[in-house]
Amino acid sequence: MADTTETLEFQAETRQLLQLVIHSIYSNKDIFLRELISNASDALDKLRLESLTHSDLALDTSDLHITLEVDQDARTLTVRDNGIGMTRDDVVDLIGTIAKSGTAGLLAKIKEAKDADAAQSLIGQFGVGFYSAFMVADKVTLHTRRAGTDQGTVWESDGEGTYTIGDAADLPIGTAVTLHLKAEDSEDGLADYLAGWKIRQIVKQYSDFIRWPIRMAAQAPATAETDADAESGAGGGDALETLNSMKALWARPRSEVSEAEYHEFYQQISHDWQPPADTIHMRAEGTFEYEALLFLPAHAPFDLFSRDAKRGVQLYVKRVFIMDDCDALMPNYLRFVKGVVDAHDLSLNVSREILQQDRQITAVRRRLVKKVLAAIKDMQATNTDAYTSLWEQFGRVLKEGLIEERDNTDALLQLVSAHSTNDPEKTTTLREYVSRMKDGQNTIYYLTGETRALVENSPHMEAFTAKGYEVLILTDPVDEVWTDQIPAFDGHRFQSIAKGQLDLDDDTDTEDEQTKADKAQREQDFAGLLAWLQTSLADYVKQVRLSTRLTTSAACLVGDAHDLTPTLEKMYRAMGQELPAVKRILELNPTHPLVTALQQAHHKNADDPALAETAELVYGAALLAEGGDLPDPARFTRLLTDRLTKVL
Ligand SMILES: Nc1ncnc2c1ncn2[C@@H]1O[C@H](COP(=O)(O)OP(=O)(O)OP(=O)(O)O)[C@@H](O)[C@H]1O
Repeated sequence: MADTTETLEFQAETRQLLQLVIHSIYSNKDIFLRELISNASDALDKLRLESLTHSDLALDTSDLHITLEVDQDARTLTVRDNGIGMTRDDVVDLIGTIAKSGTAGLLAKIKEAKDADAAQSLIGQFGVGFYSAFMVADKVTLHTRRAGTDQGTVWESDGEGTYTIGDAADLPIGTAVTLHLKAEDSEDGLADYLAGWKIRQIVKQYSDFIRWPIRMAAQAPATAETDADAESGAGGGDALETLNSMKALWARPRSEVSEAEYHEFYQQISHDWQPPADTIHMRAEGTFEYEALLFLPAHAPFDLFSRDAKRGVQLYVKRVFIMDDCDALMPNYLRFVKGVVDAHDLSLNVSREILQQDRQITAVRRRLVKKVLAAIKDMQATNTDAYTSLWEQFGRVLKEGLIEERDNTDALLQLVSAHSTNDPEKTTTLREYVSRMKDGQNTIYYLTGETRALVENSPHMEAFTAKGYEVLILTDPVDEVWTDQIPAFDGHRFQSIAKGQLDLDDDTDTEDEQTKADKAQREQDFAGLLAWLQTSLADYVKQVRLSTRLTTSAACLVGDAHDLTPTLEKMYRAMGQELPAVKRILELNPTHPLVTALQQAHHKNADDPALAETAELVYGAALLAEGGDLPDPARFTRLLTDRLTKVL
């Protein structure tokens, strides 16, 4: 028989990731066992699911389990399962390559990470799974046979650049991962992973709730202060003990689950290094029974905004794992929520498409969303710091909910936290904003823009600052969109201060006859200039008018109530959408010396060519002041330089 063994190279990213894992990313090396057990458990889930959905395959699922085998002489620890196994191609694809999107970006971020903790948390999110074996082993051998096939495969590597892969005869179905352990080294965090007590301790700590029995020979070395049951070994004749309690955490009453157990479970499913910000554990009884255990992470994963970011909720049916990333259970704007939903009355054959149309699943989703939003609201009321930090991490995503659906608009608006002119540091909720509104103010004023500094210094702010009106400063791209779609909060209209005619309420009410007459006179005085400017700047603006929002600047640009904002226009263009140019409105400050001088110059000689250049400069300055891009920066600079030269 021909030798089927070949030596292959790890994919470049895999190699880099391996190096990071081996060299000090994980300070806690014990977790390698959790990762291998978790893979074994997934493999058992998959086999059970396949046996239920393909009964014709006659797969043996009578005693699905994981065994841990220690060989003191050879210094090996083997994690064996009788699960689904892998074909040779699977091994090359799954173990030799990282098919996950975003790997390159993640590696770059890890390299930039300031300290080991930051790097660890990044890599933790990614989940290095199998590779963590190389933290404790200088060689790893994997034997595997896919259920339903006759051919076994053996894979071996020292975690450096290459691995060997070959065929292996007479393997049982399932996978055995054998670690050739490095020597114990407490300084390097390497425990004696041949010691039975250590193995038991790790299993209890990290993998107690794994649904399948994790067995080890009862005579494994060292004393066993374990409450695990000893039982008779299935095939080998050795007494085996089961190390884990196997209780699905979500199926246990809340009062019986400790905080630490919740955290372990969370780590297991999320690969998040830090404990979750909140845990939601619920059970629904009645016509459609289910249990849900959901977690709100404390910090955002690296791929939160990547196009193919996954939703974090897994679906089980009566303890049988069905799918990861169950989009029917969580809307996109709650994609950061991690957890498990175990529904009792679904078919195991259920597909994503069926779930999307299932009325009961829709009802479950509605309930879960309400629960999550209520939990965040609760956090807002009881633990401001936790809420503030959660909002910092996920506020941008939660605000997508204001666009995605209408069912929870009010609940989401209650959660919105935004910067405002009220406080340079602290953010405000809309409720707090409303509580500070001036007498007679009925409108929530806001301004969107790219940064706080740009928004704060924008000319649009002037009258608001002068008159003491608070303005929300909205700088997330998503703010441009939801503010366009949501008309009001609690009866108070949202109004962009860069859009529409401004009518600062208190002014109009108290205006006396004299003021009204002055205004009318001013309109008349400026009518000629405004009409001329409108023609002269017709390529850039759709209207020129006098402003009530300016106190110190000469001019600013505003939009009509339903116009796209410049940022939104830019966003659409960046996404490749063809848009007609959105012309804006130029507003002039009639009390500014430049504007009054312009009016007089126009009155004297409307044909002076310098006048048109000044008009262009005024427009350009207004555009720059709000952080906009000049249509022709070179021309603007030339006009400005000429003008400066003349006055020097
Ligand atoms: N014991 C096993 N039996 C069958 N397949 C396995 C086993 N261990 C690993 N695999 C396969 O190899 C893949 C890669 O494993 P790895 O632990 O690196 O990542 P993962 O488990 O997919 O991701 P994560 O660790 O982030 O959950 C798994 O998805 C699985 O398909």
